[in-house]
Amino acid sequence: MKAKEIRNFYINEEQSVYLLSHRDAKKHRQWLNICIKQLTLLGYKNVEMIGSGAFGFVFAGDDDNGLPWVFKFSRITLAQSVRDRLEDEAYMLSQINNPLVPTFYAFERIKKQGILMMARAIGEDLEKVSLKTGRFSAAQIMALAVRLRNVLIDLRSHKNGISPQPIVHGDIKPSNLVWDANTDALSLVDWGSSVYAQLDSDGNPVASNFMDLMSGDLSTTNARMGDVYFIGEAQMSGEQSSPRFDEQGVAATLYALASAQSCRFGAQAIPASSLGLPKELAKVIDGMLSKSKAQRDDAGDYFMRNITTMAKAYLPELDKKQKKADIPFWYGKAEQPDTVVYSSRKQFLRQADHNQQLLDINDAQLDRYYKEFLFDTGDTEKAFLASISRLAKYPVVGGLSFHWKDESMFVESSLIMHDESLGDAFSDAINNTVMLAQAINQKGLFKCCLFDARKTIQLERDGTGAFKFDSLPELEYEVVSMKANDITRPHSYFEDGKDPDEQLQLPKKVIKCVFELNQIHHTGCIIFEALPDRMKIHHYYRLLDSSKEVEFKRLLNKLMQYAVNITDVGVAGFMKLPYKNTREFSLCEQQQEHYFPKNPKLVSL
Ligand SMILES: Nc1ncnc2c1ncn2[C@@H]1O[C@H](COP(=O)(O)OP(=O)(O)OP(=O)(O)O)[C@@H](O)[C@H]1O
Repeated sequence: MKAKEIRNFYINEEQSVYLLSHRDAKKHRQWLNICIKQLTLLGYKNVEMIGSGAFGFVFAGDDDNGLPWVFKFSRITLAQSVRDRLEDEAYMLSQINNPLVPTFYAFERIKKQGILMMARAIGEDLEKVSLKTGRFSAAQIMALAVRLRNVLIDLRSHKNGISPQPIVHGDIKPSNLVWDANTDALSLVDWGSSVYAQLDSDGNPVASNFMDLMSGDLSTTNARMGDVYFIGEAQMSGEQSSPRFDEQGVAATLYALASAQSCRFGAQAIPASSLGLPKELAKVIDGMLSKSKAQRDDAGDYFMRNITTMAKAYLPELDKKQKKADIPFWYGKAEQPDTVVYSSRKQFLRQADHNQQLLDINDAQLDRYYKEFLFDTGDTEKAFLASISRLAKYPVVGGLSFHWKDESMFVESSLIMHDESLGDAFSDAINNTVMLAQAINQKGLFKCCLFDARKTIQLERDGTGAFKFDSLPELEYEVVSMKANDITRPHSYFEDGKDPDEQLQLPKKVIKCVFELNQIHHTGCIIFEALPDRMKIHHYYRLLDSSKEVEFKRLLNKLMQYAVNITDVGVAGFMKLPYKNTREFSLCEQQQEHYFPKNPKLVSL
């Protein structure tokens, strides 16, 4: 089927749709619907949006012959130079002929909107699988390692006529690997960072790059930025492109999936050698993730040469005990939340940004890096923050506070999960957060609130700055009755003084209300995000003493009455956790070694 003409439609910036203003949310939904309608008008059936990334939106639909197609659109909000890269992506994809890579169909440009069309890889991406299942088993990691190594061999041996012309994918990571559980088929998608390698894996110039050789221009890089959570140091610092980039992506992917994290940065605190993998495989992954280039390259060479032999090891699935989370959580019955996390990370990351010269704000990935991390921090701190973001990918509400002191780290928490089937995977996510926190060696405090974006109250301001509403919106709450002896346990009140991130001056009456609420046994959080044109009030409340419901409701109502008098702009919030008896953890720089048992028949995990 020939690619049919597509007319003028594009996609705006995506955010958690529940946090957009009513108008923007409507516009966003309209864009998505227009795209679906247009693709349907063109004759594609069962059109749906299947993914989105930093650069684009991805739709799927079936053609006349029932073959599944994918349509990738670049984000309209990105600079034109960045959006033009979709065409380069189309070109690189068209160069590859590998069973693990979706076939290229067409590239169309309508006005400024490029659309890349290709075969659909059936299945679910491995980041989503990892969020559902938690840590991958040793056998799964080994099997994936062999397949990825074979793709790397194929990319390295790409030729232009008879000249070697190795290709770099440049963005290998779990969310770019689509896996079909029914057929076990695996696909490597997203060729947006792909280039012809300038150097071979030994660091010698690739002969077919004759233009570079002739012009003597051997210093500039053609490398594209991949995902900063997964790429290696050489790619991050803009070195010339080489097949080593993809070795790094593969190592980071295997590590992230084996440990149930969403980045590579945890490897110092939670090394691959602590994850129950076969010793040889664990050592090779840790070597590839090492800070020393020589060690990385040696381990990479060893991986490429020996993984198929390593994969002959007998790796049965071991009997899993039910996982236990290091921080307790409870299951809630209410409707599944659309979780968003707010944290005090700016305060937490107080170091200077030494690498500003690397930042090219035109690049969407770096933009994200800059926005999310703000400062150049240590790897473990980055991994810790990424682990907090991972918690928010689960349907969970609640709060966490981490307090680092001389000898130990203290955690106060209140976490309510809304999907029991994700319990084990969520336990892995929590335990990673704790292990990473144990490895952080700086005194201080970190807090975060997880709330349901669907419940966020939004109030628009009129021309004078006053908020518009017909009737005063109500703060919702749940009532959970606790046992009488639980109620008498003391509980902590989390009002941590002036936070430098909280620039919003709350009216005194609002603060007084929060203090009065504190007399009633409950957990919850409330965050006021006052913008020039509107205010968002994020919140969740759980009343734990049902006998006080009338008073509780009255105070929440009063709180809203005073909140609508907020004139200032900025963010401020309160979080309340249930008990004073916090969990204490010793500090631990690195988790101890733990390998797959030599005699698996005798052991269960
Ligand atoms: N050919 C395909 N078949 C099936 N799913 C695909 C295909 N291409 C992309 N996807 C899905 O869409 C998601 C986003 O696509 P892609 O990674 O290409 O976009 P991106 O904007 O470049 O993302 P990133 O932020 O990861 O760079 C992928 O994670 C994957 O789940």
